[in-house]
Amino acid sequence: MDNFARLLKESWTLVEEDRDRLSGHFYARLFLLDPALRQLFPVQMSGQGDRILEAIVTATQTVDDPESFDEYLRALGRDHRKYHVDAAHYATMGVALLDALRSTAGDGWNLEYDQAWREAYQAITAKMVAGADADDNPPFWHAEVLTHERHGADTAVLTVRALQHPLPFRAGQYVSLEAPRHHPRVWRTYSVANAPNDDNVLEFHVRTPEGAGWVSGALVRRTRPGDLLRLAAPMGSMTLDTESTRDILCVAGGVGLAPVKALVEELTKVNRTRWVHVFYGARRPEDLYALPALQELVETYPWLSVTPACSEDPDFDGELGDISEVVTRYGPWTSHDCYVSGSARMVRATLRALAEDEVPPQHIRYDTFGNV
Ligand SMILES: NC(=O)C1=CN([C@@H]2O[C@H](COP(=O)(O)OP(=O)(O)OC[C@H]3O[C@@H](n4cnc5c(N)ncnc54)[C@H](O)[C@@H]3O)[C@@H](O)[C@H]2O)C=CC1
Repeated sequence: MDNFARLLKESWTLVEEDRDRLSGHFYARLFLLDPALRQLFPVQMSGQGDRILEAIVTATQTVDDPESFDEYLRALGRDHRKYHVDAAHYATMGVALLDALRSTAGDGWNLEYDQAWREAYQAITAKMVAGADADDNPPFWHAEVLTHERHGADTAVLTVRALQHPLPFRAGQYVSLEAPRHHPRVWRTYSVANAPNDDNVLEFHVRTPEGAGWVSGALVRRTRPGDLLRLAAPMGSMTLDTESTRDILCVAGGVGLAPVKALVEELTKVNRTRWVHVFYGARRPEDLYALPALQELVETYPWLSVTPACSEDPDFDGELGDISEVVTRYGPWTSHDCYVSGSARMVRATLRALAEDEVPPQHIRYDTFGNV
């Protein structure tokens, strides 16, 4: 690790335990510096605020690997066009961030740390601004809900049509989504569950237990055909490597199936030669909402196999256990391209299992919305 990355990581340990204070200070300072910025944020700040700070901090901690994060930051910049943020706003956020870091870290902070964060922040936002500037698409798309199907109490599959402009995305990517009628200015990310098509239709799979998740709750329980949503620029690297001839392993937990379904759909258009194995896990059999549709694909495409598993129903007529465990029973997966999608804990467990199989990390793709 070079000195720059070391300074960032070292200084982060001074504030890491004090995230709430850091976040409180950041937003207080930000809105004092530019009260107009307040209107870019949701009415209720709890939770939402931290997301932006989180994105900045994640990016800073990975600044020692600029190549791989170049596209991530550009996409983040494109995505942030939905907030109408411009270069001046980024500068103000930088001032607030440095102030918040200094006051939260206290005596341990020094000039070297200050300089490292300043440089990192500038490098990150320069890439985000470049990504936003190079984007000819609208800052967000209005989208009309076409269909809405409930699967049990907590899950919904919905399709929407992006209006006015095509929304270009790649199978396996995700977008952020706002339900303005229910929670204005609150955006959450969801993987697109279908491959790109000429109708400009996108499918989403959403699950949320009662009482949890503002946007997900609205999408599962209160959204109806005809409602308008907003979508922002596509992001994510869980896309097909079209140059690769390796067989493919997909591991999905719950609604983590969404990007995997999109990849399989894409493969139905182009694949002739690669075996594709999908492992699809849920807690209970009734949570395997997409299994019938997957089984239909298996009938049509001889290269596709699907193995369902349940972790909380010993009577399930199929594989039992966490999907990360089940997948190891069928390995080794050393020579496959691997795609992993699900909760952060499920992804982490699966990555460990694949590491034990000595799958080269560059052959594994995943996007998580929590810390892995
Ligand atoms: N691109 C992505 O990575 C996507 C991720 N998601 C995430 O996927 C998650 C899906 O949640 P639900 O549908 O509620 O499914 P869930 O959390 O009930 O997951 C069910 C499956 O995950 C496995 N699992 C759960 N905890 C595990 C652990 N600690 N170790 C190993 N395996 C574990 C279970 O064995 C089961 O196979 C959400 O957190 C959502 O944010 C959703 C869509 C796309």
